[in-house]
Amino acid sequence: MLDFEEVQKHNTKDDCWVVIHGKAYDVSKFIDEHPGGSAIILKYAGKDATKVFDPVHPPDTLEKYLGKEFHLGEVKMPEKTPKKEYDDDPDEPPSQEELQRRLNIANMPDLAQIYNLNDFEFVARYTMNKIAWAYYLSGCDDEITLRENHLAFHRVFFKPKVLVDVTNVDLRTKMLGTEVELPFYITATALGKLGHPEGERVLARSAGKQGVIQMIPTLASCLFDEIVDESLPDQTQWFQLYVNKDRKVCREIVEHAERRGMKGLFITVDAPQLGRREKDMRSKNFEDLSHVQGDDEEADRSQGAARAILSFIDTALQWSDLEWFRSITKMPLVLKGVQRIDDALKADEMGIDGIVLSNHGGRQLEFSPPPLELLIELMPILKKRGLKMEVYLDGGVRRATDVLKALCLGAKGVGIGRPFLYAMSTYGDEGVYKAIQVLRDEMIMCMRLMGATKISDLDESMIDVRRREVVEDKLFGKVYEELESPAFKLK
Ligand SMILES: Cc1cc2c(cc1C)[n+](S(=O)(=O)[O-])c1c(=O)[nH]c(=O)nc-1n2C[C@H](O)[C@H](O)[C@H](O)COP(=O)(O)O
Repeated sequence: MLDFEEVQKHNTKDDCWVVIHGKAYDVSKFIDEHPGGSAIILKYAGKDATKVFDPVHPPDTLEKYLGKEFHLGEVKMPEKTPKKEYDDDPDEPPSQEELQRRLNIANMPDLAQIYNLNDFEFVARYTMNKIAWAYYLSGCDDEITLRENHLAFHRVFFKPKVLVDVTNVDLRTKMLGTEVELPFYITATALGKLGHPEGERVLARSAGKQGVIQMIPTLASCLFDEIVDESLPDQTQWFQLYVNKDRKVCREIVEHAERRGMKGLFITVDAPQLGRREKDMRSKNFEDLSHVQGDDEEADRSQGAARAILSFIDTALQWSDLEWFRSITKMPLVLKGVQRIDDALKADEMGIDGIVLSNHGGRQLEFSPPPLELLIELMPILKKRGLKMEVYLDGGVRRATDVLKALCLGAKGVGIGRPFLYAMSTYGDEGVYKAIQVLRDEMIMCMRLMGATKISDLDESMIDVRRREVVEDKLFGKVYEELESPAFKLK
């Protein structure tokens, strides 16, 4: 067993050891290839790097990517001082802003004071660590699409029926052939451990308890199997795939997902390269983790956590590849990130099982169309042609009314991202459970007030899609984080 004092001696670029989970690793030869850049490793040379390693790397990363000869074995770590709430680095005392954040956490409202999904965002803004908040919230460029995703729902109104017996409301529906309790799902969002030490396992547990589908991301912080093992035996989960340039790796991932019981393969098609998420880029600590795709040395390396993890993505993915996916799996195939009518029609013609109208939550191409507006235009065309596939939507869904508008327009279900991340990051399992509960309760109330008792009652006769002047959205505006240069200042 190695002494920690021995590890501390190896703290230079040419002779660099780090400790992860009580084991030492010689990363001297790996340091220049690290997708997240060398600076972050150097910062922890000769030290215990577990706390920065965990949120951004699946647990098997070192097994997979660092040769056995560099695994140096167990380290006898110095006696841990009793676990303080915050294990501050003695050389780096917490900033005023961090102290304020800790005070906010101590004074957090309890869950009984959380009335809607936006409340989770409000609490998250003042209690999450800046890096996680920046990564989760970040839209691309000026975040026009991020805002328009949500505001698009404000331009659609209902035509509620009255004098309907609405005593019993049934929210159950089918998605990709599976019976579900609720017509919304927890969509794929990477790096769950940035917000909560158990990351995507929190989402799996809460989704299972409420019969909600979880879409497991390729870039989860937790191991795929850890997340699946956390779910209930009969729980429905889908898998989101970032297609790897290496088709052999891709095939192994897809076949393993199928073996573990995934009921849908969602191929993300809107991210051949990552959008420019400036909040994420500004979050200092990941500046050193930045690595732009490809090896363009001249490129701007301050690309935040996002770029640090996506250099494997296949930028050459195209329609002709879909046959190959059809040949390697029986799972329903869904294209996640369709943003044009003709692409949607092409997917339907090719017999793809479904599409998600999505712009990645406004994190990719600025001025991509709000998915709800696409849905309004697309569904009449698809219905006229004899719709075969299922159409989903995600982006900006924050209220039951948003869910119900999408369903009236013909969506099979909607994906929700950030609200569940904020609920997880602030209140853990109970938070996600409450977020689902809040949305469920809102849906029952809204269905009653619309004169609908089951999902199949929801059709285009119940909504008015004429464009309207959008009133200023006070609540959304209040929680919405204004971009301030260069550092965040909590108001
Ligand atoms: C908020 C968020 C979204 C991400 C996401 C991470 C975060 C923090 N990540 S990302 O790191 O690559 O950008 C993924 C991802 O892993 N794969 C994916 O298909 N979509 C990803 N998305 C997009 C997500 O699946 C939904 O399209 C989006 O979250 C829906 O918008 P709302 O957040 O407004 O509900």
